[in-house]
Amino acid sequence: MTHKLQFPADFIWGVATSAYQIEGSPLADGAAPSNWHRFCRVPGAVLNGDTGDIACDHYRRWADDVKLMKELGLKAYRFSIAWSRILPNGQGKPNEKGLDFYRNLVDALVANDIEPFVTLHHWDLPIALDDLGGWANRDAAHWFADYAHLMFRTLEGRVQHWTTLNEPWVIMDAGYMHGVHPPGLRSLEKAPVAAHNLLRGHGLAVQAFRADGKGQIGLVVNLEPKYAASNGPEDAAALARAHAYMNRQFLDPVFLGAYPDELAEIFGHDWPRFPEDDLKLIREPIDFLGINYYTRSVVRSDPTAAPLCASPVAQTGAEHTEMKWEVFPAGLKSCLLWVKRRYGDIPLYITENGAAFADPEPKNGRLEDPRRVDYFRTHLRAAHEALQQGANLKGYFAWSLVDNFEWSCGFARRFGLVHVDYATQKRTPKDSASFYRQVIESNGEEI
Ligand SMILES: OC[C@H]1NNC[C@@H](O)[C@@H]1O
Repeated sequence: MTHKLQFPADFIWGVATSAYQIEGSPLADGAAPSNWHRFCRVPGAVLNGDTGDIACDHYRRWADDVKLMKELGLKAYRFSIAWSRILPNGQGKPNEKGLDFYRNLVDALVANDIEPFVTLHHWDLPIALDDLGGWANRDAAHWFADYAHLMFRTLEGRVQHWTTLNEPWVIMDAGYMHGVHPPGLRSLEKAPVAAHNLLRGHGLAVQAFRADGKGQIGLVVNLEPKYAASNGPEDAAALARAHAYMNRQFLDPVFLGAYPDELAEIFGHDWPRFPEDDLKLIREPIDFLGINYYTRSVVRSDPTAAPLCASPVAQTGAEHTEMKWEVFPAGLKSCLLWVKRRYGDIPLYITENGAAFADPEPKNGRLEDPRRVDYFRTHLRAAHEALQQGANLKGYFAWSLVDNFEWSCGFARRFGLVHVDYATQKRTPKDSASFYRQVIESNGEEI
């Protein structure tokens, strides 16, 4: 049953991808290896030993993929730039062929009336910078700002929507706390420092943008609303810690100029004293916030799970995706309204929302994925409810255009609106692509 939902006339409908997950050709035309190119080669780091060496071969098939986006009726395309194509050493002399790739991609998008939304950094750091300590090195903020400034100048006038970082929490938590992403560290000392330098880099890039960029700039965070397993005080305290660590750690400094108090409790003597000037820089005003939403978590107090001492409680009986994430559309609405309540009326985009399900193989050019259609339907309805309750929501980007490299899960998890046969690189739009095209054509009426 479809609902007649009215989205604002200027609502932006798009899809999202990221460079390392779709491009392939990681060393082509002067590009240098990234941290992910190297990390994939660590035995056991990625399921089935998958790498981004080919991925969706987008680096070579980009023109056809833009045609595919046009056929899907997309109005916007969120993608990231591979820093190691632009500055093979991470700093210094630009690689013109790397710049040309993104100039050509952006020109093709604009020629097809598809608005480019550019993410400057979606986790793939040049290994030269990783070898200098990566985000744990205080200089990383300046390396990033110089790279950002170069991209602002290169694409000036062609790109109106920029975001500095994608999900800095994942870079910190997976790369520096749990060692399951590069640089593969488990360091209570380095994790908060990396998080802080990511935010400093964000602030410096925003300053560089204000100096000579045109358009709008924002930040993309992943938010996961936390629910207490019980009404007891221990679980309430666990929820506060988990919420501060995942959802407030980056937004409080950016919008309120201070870290949550819970972080000092979580990191203990490893929690650094940051210079006041840093927090002033981090609070450089932005034009919009991107929110990536997938699921919620229910948490309980767990003294054995240091340093957070909060553990998730499985929601058996609820529907889950192949990522073992609970399908919980109400969490999207609560995220959007929480941001407005806590941080004010900043314009918001849902910059990622989608699901991996065990899709069947395409048959006669068609692939039925009813669970993904239903996931989008329920989450778009939740987004609309948030809009009706005052969320300043400007757009929605489905994750993802195509099946792609899902980091440590490799190619075993498929999020695409479009199926990719990795042996032939054949693209097959799934039923969810047809559903999304109808949503876009009707501006949300056909949900
Ligand atoms: O796990 C699905 C997505 N989540 N946000 C970041 C993306 O790179 C992931 O593929």
